[in-house]
Amino acid sequence: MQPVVALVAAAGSGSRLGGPVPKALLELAGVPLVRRSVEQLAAGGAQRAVIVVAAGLEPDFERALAGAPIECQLVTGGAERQESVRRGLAACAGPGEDAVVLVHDAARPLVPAEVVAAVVSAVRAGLRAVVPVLPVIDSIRRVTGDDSVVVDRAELVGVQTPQGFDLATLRSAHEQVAARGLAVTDDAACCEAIGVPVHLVPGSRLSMKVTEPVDVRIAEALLSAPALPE
Ligand SMILES: Nc1ccn([C@@H]2O[C@H](COP(=O)(O)OP(=O)(O)OP(=O)(O)O)[C@@H](O)[C@H]2O)c(=O)n1
Ligand SMILES: C[C@](O)(CO)[C@H](O)COP(=O)(O)O
Repeated sequence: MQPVVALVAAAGSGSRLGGPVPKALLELAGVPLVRRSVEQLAAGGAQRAVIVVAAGLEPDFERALAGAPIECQLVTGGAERQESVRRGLAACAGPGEDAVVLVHDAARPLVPAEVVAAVVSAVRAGLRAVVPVLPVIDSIRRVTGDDSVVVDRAELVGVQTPQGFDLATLRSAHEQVAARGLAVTDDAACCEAIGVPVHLVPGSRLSMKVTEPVDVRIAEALLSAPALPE
């Protein structure tokens, strides 16, 4: 069976959130976002993790991850998420080594283990790029200057993490996309750019990305609430 390595993107500053600590180190009920993310990934099947962090913050991340359920290796990130992931991939496995890689935002600390496990199963079943998604629940309009038109939301989904890949495929995709100077906001888009089909699986509202101050309140409320019925 293919081993599973998690690549946790944690090198962002969290400028939209603001506050005194880098977002991945922000504590929710006393546990940093990055630590919660690693615990959920481990519960869903990840066997080790590569954590991409901003230069100089290694001691803070080592403290945050001490005693984590799986081995965590720190790697220095880049200015954009895309570059952070590309650097992290270099640490995921040796050339030719077969593995499933789960690329996850540290900023999605409440991802259910079931979603992680579903992504892993789909990659192990032979799908090379697997993405958890959610239907869009608001009406959507496209804005051009002072005008706007409605967009059919039935055609749209919101994209979450962890996104799962065959490791060799994702490495190749990131290298080719970087060489072509393309900018992408997620790793599935890298695969799509080189012609690899992207397979969608159901995501979860619990995998919300902590982005703005209100998201911290929502995540804290979710943590202290009784588990939702299935
Ligand atoms: N150079 C970067 C930028 C982002 N990330 C990571 O990518 C994830 C998703 O990004 P986002 O939520 O946008 O985080 P930030 O870039 O930190 O937020 P902001 O855009 O508000 O500054 C986060 O876990 C973040 O740490 C990263 O590893 N390297
Ligand atoms: C990867 C991602 O979480 C998918 O929704 C997202 O693209 C990252 O967030 P950002 O705000 O674009 O950095």
